[in-house]
Amino acid sequence: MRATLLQIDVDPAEEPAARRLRVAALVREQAGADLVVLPELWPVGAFAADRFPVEAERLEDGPTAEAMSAAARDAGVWLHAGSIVERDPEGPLYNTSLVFGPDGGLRAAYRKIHRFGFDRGEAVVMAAGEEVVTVRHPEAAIGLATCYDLRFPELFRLLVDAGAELLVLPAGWPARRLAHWRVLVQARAVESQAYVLACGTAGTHAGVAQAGHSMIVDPWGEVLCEAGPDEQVLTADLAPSSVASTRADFPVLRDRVLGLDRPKGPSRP
Ligand SMILES: NC(=O)CCC(=O)C(=O)O
Repeated sequence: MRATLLQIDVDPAEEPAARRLRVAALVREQAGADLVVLPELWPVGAFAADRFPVEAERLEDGPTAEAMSAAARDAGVWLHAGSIVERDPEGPLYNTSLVFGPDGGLRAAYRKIHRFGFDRGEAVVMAAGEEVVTVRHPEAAIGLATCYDLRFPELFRLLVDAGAELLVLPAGWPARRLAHWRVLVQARAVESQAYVLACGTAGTHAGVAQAGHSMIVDPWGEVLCEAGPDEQVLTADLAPSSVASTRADFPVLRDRVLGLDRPKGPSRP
């Protein structure tokens, strides 16, 4: 299974509409890949929170959804189109990832559960998703998570329990915390015994330099490939059957103890 990550430069000098055209052309060049992945909020920039309300778009027929659906169909690829600022008809905004099949049909949408920013930015402008989402690709079951979700292993446990073999994580991760990114991406692969495809952005927007360093990590925790800081196309060949064989040969997940009670308080010496 050939997977390709498109680490996009999110330069504020490039308008979202122009970037959409450029990215759609890049997706069309990936014909032959089994899965193509884009980063988080690449049309607007993950830290450009002041732009979120104006760049918000509808899930089914917004400009990014329409452009990515057409690009997936033209290339004949499964496309994880990264995420958009979704404007829900009820009003709230969500950070929503979209997955298209090779016919251009929308196969899954995942609203980011953990919003970044503490009391600022995405954390106040966006609403939180509530649903854990997996999608069936012909080669493997895919679990969806987005950027800051990476810091919450309990979500990845739920994805593994739902059958995920590939964990796909679009991101807009800052260069300042590159060390966290590399460790956490590998940790999620090791503890889940699953592939992790983590696709970040390049460049600087809203004053935040992006890390790049998109990575594909295998179920043993080996880094199959890693990008540099700039815009880059990153490809690796995956063997989805190695998820089952890793879990069978080194059956850590079988040893989980479920239902542990929370500690009542600090233990006394
Ligand atoms: N867009 C994000 O979710 C950023 C997450 C981040 O910067 C961090 O976890 O650190």
